[in-house]
Amino acid sequence: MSIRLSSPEQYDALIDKYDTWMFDCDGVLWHGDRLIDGAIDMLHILRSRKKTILFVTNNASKSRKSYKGKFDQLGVVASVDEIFGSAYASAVYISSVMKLPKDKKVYVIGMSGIEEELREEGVSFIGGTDPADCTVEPFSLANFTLDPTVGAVLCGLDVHVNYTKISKAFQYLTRNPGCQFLVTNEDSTYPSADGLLPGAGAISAPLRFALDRDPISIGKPATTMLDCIKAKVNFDPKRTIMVGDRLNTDILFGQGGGLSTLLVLTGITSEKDITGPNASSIVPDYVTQSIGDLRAAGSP
Ligand SMILES: O=C(O)[C@H](O)[C@H](O)COP(=O)(O)O
Ligand SMILES: [Mg+2]
Repeated sequence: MSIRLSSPEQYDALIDKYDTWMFDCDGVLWHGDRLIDGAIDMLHILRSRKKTILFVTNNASKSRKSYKGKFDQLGVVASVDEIFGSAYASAVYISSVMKLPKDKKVYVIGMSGIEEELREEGVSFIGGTDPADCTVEPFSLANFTLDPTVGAVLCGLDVHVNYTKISKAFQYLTRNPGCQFLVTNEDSTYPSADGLLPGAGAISAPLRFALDRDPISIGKPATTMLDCIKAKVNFDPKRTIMVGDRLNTDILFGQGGGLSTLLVLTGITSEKDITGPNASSIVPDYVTQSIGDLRAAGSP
């Protein structure tokens, strides 16, 4: 049973109980470029109480550096070292875990965030935002030249996805021996500023269906993301809380890492998902309407 937070005393005790606060972004801090009410004040309170703050997002459209730009634009205090995105975790996974040989490339279905993080990790890639792939022209297999050095396909949120990208990825995954199928994350939907949109999971779904093959998923709830954080930040899981809006990514991620979990209802999950006959079997430790509620705790 989740604890429903409501009183200033409860928020104050919660803040005292945890030294490290991991925040999901979409649906928790913001919707698109619109900040959720109270986000800045709440983060200020946590910083004034000497808490470690980390931002852990499955949204692969941006790199850590471009996320820093978004935080600055929105007036949110954050440093690049506090930001962990699925694009970053995917690039680290390919370079340090999969150890893709230097003479190999990645075929990307995704946006600049993935490209920037792959470059940072010294991983070569094709596809992505390349205009030749972002085409409306029909795909012609007859005119397609297979690049034998493609050793992995990485698929993330891509607002310019098309039949050409899916077809090229399909060629690499069916014709290049040992070509790995990776996705940054599997979120079915994305809470934009103007409402719900298909998520990264919906972008890789056609490829999964065509291949009848499941990819390796890097983002939450996979532990790969937590391993990335552990490689950079010291924290005690018992004194760490994951704050999220989605049960099957954020809350499962926290539970899988032995962290405590706080669900907010400003994003993907709503009251009907956690109460009543169809309540999810994923039960967070705490629930509150919005992160803005934590302002009731006040500064020291
Ligand atoms: O489709 C996606 O990639 C996700 O919906 C989205 O980006 C989730 O981001 P998060 O809530 O983890 O910040
Ligand atoms: Mg979210």
